[in-house]
Amino acid sequence: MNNHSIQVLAVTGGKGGVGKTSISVNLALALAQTGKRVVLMDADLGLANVDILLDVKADRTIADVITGKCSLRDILIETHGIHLIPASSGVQSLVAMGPAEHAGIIHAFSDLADEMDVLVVDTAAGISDAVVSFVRAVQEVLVVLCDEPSSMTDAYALIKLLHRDNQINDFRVLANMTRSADEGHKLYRRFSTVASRFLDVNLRYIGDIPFDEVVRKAVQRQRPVIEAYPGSRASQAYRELAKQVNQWPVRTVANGQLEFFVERLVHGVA
Ligand SMILES: Nc1ncnc2c1ncn2[C@@H]1O[C@H](COP(=O)(O)OP(=O)(O)OP(=O)(O)O)[C@@H](O)[C@H]1O
Repeated sequence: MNNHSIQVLAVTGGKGGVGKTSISVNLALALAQTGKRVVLMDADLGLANVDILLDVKADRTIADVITGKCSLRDILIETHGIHLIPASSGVQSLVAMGPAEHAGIIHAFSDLADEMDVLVVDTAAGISDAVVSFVRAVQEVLVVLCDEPSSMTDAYALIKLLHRDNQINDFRVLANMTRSADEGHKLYRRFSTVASRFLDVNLRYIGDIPFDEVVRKAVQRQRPVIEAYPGSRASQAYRELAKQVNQWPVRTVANGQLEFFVERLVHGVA
């Protein structure tokens, strides 16, 4: 078995509309451009689903894996240089599934381990069981903030719950839709001042994605920003983020909870 280590990260934020899907898609593509084999799991059923942003059609989804109709590999869609696991919707959605099904999905990923280097999980808005199940199972939690009071309060509530009930203490914070790098720093300072006063968590600021009209334009064209507007400020920021992700150490020991690719962590990775 090729027992290499795999980086697993979730893009989350509590509130809808802060840019989780845009960041997940463009980060996944930017990582692929650096030579990584990337799987993007769409666990978000918000307005702009990954399949809409990438203009792909999914016949089968995770719900079919759970009911045993097919394997995770069967539902993978190869698109734009990455592999996508499309979201299921309606009564079959991840939100409607319980923790046992979520655990089944997390275990199912082990079959794909030899073919991937990075797993990016785009989580849904809110604090559902599905968000908690998946965020608990990743190595790196990216919390997306934007300069709106409800983004700050929802991100705080999410971190509080993950910390208090799920013993997750480390979070990386990304500011989205900033008007300047300075605005991103200030936003983070405001957030971390409150969070560190009340919660014993480690927050790390990883930078900002500027507000850029091309992000919306790309959605309309159903093309990823990084492909349609590679020279834009937003694309540069997504690529910078990918560079950072590539430098983060990948944990090689299990943390005792249910995790993606836990077998490799228990048995040791190269
Ligand atoms: N950096 C940016 N500059 C300009 N617009 C942006 C930026 N990031 C995201 N947007 C826009 O904000 C809107 C929300 O983005 P997106 O759908 O990625 O958020 P989300 O957090 O995934 O939302 P939901 O959870 O509801 O799916 C979209 O119209 C998107 O085009």
